[in-house]
Amino acid sequence: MTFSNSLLRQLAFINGKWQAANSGATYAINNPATGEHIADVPDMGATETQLAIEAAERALPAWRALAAKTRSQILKRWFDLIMANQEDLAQLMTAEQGKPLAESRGEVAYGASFIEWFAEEGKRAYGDVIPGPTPDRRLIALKQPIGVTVAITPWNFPIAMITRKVAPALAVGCTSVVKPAGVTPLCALALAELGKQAGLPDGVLNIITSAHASVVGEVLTQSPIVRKLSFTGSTPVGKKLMAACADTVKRVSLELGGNAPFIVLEDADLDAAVVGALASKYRNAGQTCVCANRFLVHEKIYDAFAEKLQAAVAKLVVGNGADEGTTIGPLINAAAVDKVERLVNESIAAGAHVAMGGARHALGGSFYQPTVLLNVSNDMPIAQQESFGPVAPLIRIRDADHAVALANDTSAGLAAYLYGRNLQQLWSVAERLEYGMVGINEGIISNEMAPFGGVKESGLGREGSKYGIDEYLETQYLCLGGMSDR
Ligand SMILES: NC(=O)C1=CN([C@@H]2O[C@H](COP(=O)(O)OP(=O)(O)OC[C@H]3O[C@@H](n4cnc5c(N)ncnc54)[C@H](OP(=O)(O)O)[C@@H]3O)[C@@H](O)[C@H]2O)C=CC1
Ligand SMILES: O=C(O)CCCC(=O)O
Repeated sequence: MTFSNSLLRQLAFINGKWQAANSGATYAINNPATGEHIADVPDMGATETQLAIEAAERALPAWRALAAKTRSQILKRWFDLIMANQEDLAQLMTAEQGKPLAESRGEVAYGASFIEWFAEEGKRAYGDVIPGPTPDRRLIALKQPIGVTVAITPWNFPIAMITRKVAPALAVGCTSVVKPAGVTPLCALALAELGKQAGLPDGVLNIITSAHASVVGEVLTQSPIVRKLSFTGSTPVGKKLMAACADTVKRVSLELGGNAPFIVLEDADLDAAVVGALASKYRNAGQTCVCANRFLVHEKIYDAFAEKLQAAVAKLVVGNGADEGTTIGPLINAAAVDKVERLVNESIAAGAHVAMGGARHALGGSFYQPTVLLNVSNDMPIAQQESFGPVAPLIRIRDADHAVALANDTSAGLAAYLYGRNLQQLWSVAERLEYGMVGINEGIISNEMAPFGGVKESGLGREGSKYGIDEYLETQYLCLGGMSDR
């Protein structure tokens, strides 16, 4: 193993201590660009998961009793340490996940921003004093931390998906157990190291590493100690976890799959739309749940948009994310390439035309060519399923109503994008889109200030923003009587 990094940790983190699996078992973490073996981490199971939950439970009373400002100061130190280590974290992320270094640096800052944001918001978990029904009573709505929380996170954003869940939890006085994706635990462990340096007390943040997600997941979802689960990942797994949480009636937040339409209306600024399309579609090689999944382009500007998009896509550089100049890294693994290949081939068989790419990349491994498909219809597999790959399928639309009908013809409802110039039309189309988030003349919509989340089968709850903190708070009602002698 030749990989080295100041933040490389190869043990899990429970109750403030670095821990091996009870059995001593480990599993390998490999670089998806090179196949290089970069680390081994503990393959933990039910017993260690239970220990992590109990550590979070023990840490809860003291942590929630701290002044919000004290928790905020610790979180601010954590934020500062993450930013001070931005480069090492980015190197670690590119090594385990594959995204280009520039994107990894961006994700470190994006991930850290949730800690900074919620360090502030945690101080503002205001309740209410409510006018009572009679003069002798005072009605008070208190905001209380929900308790022990769990975050199950995906591999596509190894830092930001953790901080977006953990930061609001910790800020309001909850404690947390995190199960990062099996293939990207190293960033999670690095975050824990920096959290420890920042002064997070033992047990407030725990990281379980495991190659047996369903075993860990069962303990996390069945535990009566855990009061809240927040999950980002695939829709089928999200549904399973939601069902599993029913037994103990946990609060659940879900960020699941999308099928984002990218609508280009007749009057759109095509150059701006191409810039937005590139950012939205090809970020992280197409592996985000908010990536444009299908382009709904007005028939009058379809050819012009397609031409401009192809010219821009031709400039993308596929390669190892660690190499200078790479703009598209590998997909996460062989199964991801198989899925993209299948969706593209089935769509070609159904009549789609390959304008660019359309196949695996000559680099081999899990690299796939940036692809543009023309003459696509909304019923083709590439438009019906989330591709999670660098493929832009272009569908012709007749008008805005047609675009809305096609856009809403899916069980998903996470992000949508809309390009045009007529503000009244943009507003009216946006309101008719059954999506939790709509980018209007904008291809990148995520930031810590905005409420991120979906409708329909794309999920429940919102992350980031002033709304994200509510997911970790219970409203407790106090009714104070006996006030009549005033
Ligand atoms: N909405 C989004 O942001 C994401 C969507 N996806 C979609 O899902 C597809 C498959 O990706 P994949 O990584 O398999 O997504 P999963 O939903 O399987 O993984 C997300 C997280 O859930 C964990 N997990 C999986 N099964 C269970 C279980 N039974 N109990 C508890 N935790 C579990 C995973 O662990 P482990 O990694 O160890 O299996 C990981 O930490 C992608 O191609 C994409 O379409 C994927 C990632 C993110
Ligand atoms: O793909 C995801 O899992 C959501 C993260 C994307 C973002 O925050 O923009």
